[in-house]
Amino acid sequence: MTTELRVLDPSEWDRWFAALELAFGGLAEEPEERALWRDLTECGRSLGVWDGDRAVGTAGAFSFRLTVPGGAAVPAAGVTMVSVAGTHRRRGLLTSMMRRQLDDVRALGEPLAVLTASEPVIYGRFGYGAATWSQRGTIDTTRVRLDVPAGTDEVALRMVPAEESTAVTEAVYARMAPLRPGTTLRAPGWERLPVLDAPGSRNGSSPLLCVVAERAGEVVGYAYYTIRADWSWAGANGSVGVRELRGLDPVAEAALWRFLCSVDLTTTVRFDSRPVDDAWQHLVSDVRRCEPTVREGLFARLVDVGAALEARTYQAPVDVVFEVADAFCPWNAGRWRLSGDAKGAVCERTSDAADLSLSVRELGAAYLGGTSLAALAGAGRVAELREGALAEASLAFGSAVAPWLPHGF
Ligand SMILES: CC(=O)SCCNC(=O)CCNC(=O)[C@H](O)C(C)(C)COP(=O)(O)OP(=O)(O)OC[C@H]1O[C@@H](n2cnc3c(N)ncnc32)[C@H](O)[C@@H]1OP(=O)(O)O
Repeated sequence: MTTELRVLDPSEWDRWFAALELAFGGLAEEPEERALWRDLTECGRSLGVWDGDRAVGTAGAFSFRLTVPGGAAVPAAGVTMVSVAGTHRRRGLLTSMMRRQLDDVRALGEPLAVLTASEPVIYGRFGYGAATWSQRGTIDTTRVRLDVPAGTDEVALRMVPAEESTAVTEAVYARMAPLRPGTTLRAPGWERLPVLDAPGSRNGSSPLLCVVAERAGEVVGYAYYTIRADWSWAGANGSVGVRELRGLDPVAEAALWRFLCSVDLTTTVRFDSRPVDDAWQHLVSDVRRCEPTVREGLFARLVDVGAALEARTYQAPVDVVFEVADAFCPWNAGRWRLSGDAKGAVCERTSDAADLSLSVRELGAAYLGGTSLAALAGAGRVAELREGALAEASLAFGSAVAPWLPHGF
C-alpha cells in the first residue's frame, strides 16, 4: 500500500469530507451543516492521506484562541475532522497525521492543541489530557421547583427568530468568553454554528427557538432551545431541549431557566452541556431528581510547555520543578521550573532537582484548572518528589470558575 500525506487542496474538499462522513457512519451531513464546515475548513492546515485519488485519512485544525485561567486568549490549534478509512485502519495513518500536525502547530508558534474526542481512548498517546468537564441533566418540572433570586421579575423576555438572533447573542458570547477558561473566542463564521437548524436533524423537535433576556432595554442573556411535543392519555408530556443558555449575571440566567421550566405543555427540560459549577444545580429544589451526569469535554495538549504554562496565571503562588515526559513531542521533555501567581508566571528549563514528575498528558489535563493534579496523583499519574509540592501545585493550577467548552467543533 502506498499512500501520500499532504496538505488539503480546496478542490479536494468534497472527496476529503466524504471520507470523513464515511468513517463516522456513512451518513451525509445536512447541506446547511456541510456548507458551514466547508466554509470553516482551513485547507492550508488540513491534512489528507491519499491512496491514489481516494482520501483515506483526514485531519483538520482551526486557528482558535482559547481562554485560559487569568483570562488571556491563547492561540490554540482546534484539532478536528480526524478519520481513517476502515480499509486502512491500524496501520499508523492517524499517528502519521498527528505527527505532522503537531510539528506544524509548533512551527506556527501555537502553544496549545485542543480537541473533543469521538472516543476518549484515542488521544492520550499523543499527549492530550481531559481538561474540561461537562454536565447533562433533565429537570422534571412537575416535581422540581426553581428558587430564583430577587430581581428576576425585572428581566423582560422577548422571542427573536433564531436566524435573526446572532448579532445580539454573539455580543453576549463575546462578553462572557474571557470569563470562563476553556471557551473559544468565536471568529467570524462561527456564529452560524449555534443556529444550525436543518429540518433533517430535528428528530421530531420544533425548529430552533431563541429567547432574549433584557433589563432596562439592555440585552443581558439568551437561550436557544427546541420543544418536542408529546401527548399521552394522561395529558401533555412535552420536553424542552436547551441548546445554549447564557446570562450576563445570575439574575438574567435564572430568568432564562425559569422561562424554560415553565413552557406550556412540557414536563421536562433537558440539557446536554453545562459547566460542572453551573448555577442551575442551586436553583432547583431537588438536584438529585435531575440526575446530573458528568463527562469529559475538551482535551488539551501542551505543544510548547514553557509558553503554555507562562500564558496562564495561578490562583496561589507556586514555585515547582516539573520533570516532564513527552515521547511524542520530545522538545518538551525534561525539567521545567514554574514560578508564578495570580499576576503572571515564568516557566523555564532548569537543571534543579524535580519536585513533581508527570507526562505532558497530565499537564494538559490540569492546564485549564478543571482536572486536579492531586486527583491525577491519586491515580498514580503524577509522582511527588518533594513533600508539599503536590498540594502547592494542585492548588495553584485550580480555577475559581470551572473550565468548560461551550460548543463542539
Ligand atoms: C478530534 C476528532 O476529530 S475525533 C474523531 C476521531 N475519528 C473517529 O473516531 C472516526 C472513526 N475512527 C477512525 O477513523 C480511526 O479508527 C481512527 C482515526 C480513530 C484511528 O486511525 P488509525 O489510522 O487506525 O490509527 P493508528 O493506526 O495510527 O493507531 C495508533 C494507535 O492508536 C490505537 N487506536 C487507534 N484508534 C483507536 C480506538 N478507536 N480505540 C483504541 N485504540 C485505538 C491503535 O491501536 C494504535 O495503537 P498502538 O500504537 O499501540 O499500536
